[in-house]
Amino acid sequence: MIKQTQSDTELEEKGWATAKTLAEALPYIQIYDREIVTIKYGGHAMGDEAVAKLFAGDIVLLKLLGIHPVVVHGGGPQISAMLNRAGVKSTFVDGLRVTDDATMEIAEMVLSGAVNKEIANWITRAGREADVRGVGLSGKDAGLLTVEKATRIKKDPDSMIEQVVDLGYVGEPKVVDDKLLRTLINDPEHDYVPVIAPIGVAEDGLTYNINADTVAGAVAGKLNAKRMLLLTDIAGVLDGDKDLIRQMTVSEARQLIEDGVAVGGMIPKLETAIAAIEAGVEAVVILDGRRPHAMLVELFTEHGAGTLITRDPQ
Ligand SMILES: Nc1ncnc2c1ncn2[C@@H]1O[C@H](COP(=O)(O)OP(=O)(O)O)[C@@H](O)[C@H]1O
Ligand SMILES: CC(=O)N[C@@H](CCC(=O)OP(=O)(O)O)C(=O)O
Repeated sequence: MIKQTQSDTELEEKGWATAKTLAEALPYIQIYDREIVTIKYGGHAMGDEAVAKLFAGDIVLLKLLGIHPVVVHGGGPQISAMLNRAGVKSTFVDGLRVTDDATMEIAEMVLSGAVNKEIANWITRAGREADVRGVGLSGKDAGLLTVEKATRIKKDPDSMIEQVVDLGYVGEPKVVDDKLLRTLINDPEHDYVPVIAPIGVAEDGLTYNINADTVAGAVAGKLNAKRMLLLTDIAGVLDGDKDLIRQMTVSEARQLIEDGVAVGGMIPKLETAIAAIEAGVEAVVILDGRRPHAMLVELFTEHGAGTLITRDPQ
């Protein structure tokens, strides 16, 4: 005979609370059943290895709950650290890294090599009991991402004359070939999770560096994802008073860029959110990926997390 102790009672209480949480998630699990959710995992969000492993566990959970997660990752801080070590200087224009030959070589090494394979491996390890497997890809695999050279126009603050800024090997996705992604997602026998590095190829065969937010938006749009989650290092989008915006429309997002409230890395995030929604994605959420289980809070609870961006009311 084994008698109930105080610690048994506490564990039992915890079990009841867990069961309640699971039951409350049921309506949300049904909403996302067999839907594609694109997750952009930013370089800042993946900084802490323990949290990164929790992220991999959450991706496995999504897959086992019947959702199809597609991960697009960044690695900006990791590229900067490697460039620093190599003594290569880096500059940014509107959140985009100006990319010359040396920068391109290091960016591809870091993104398609170290970061991509690490995330795929974490997912595979987190899912090994259920045979969920992360598959690391870059835009170079199976013609996934064809790009065109990106340019930016800047106004000279003194003369107010507009100038075209050459960003070097910075690309913008022109064609997303989703054949391989769909093959992986729909494989009837295996639970594959595509993990995509933001590297693409232009028509002339040259390699280009792409902002990871932009890739996530293009992939989410092509796959008609139900949601795109942009995991970053801030609670969400902040307004002019530095208060968190809980929800906004595409027009309001555009206004934040115009007003200069969204600057730096937030610009490609909002631009990609707008483009993805216009391409058919139902909603985009910008949230803090450093917080453990941020994706689960967003997808499976009533309040959600971060900033939700939706289309303008008709
Ligand atoms: N209005 C804004 N609200 C929130 N963050 C903003 C805003 N404008 C600029 N940012 C900056 O954008 C950053 C997120 O972009 P970035 O550093 O490129 O993230 P990631 O590496 O995750 O892609 C935030 O840490 C913040 O410094
Ligand atoms: C053109 C461009 O800016 N490319 C990015 C690609 C990585 C990225 O976007 O990483 P985060 O999402 O972590 O910022 C870069 O070189 O930093």
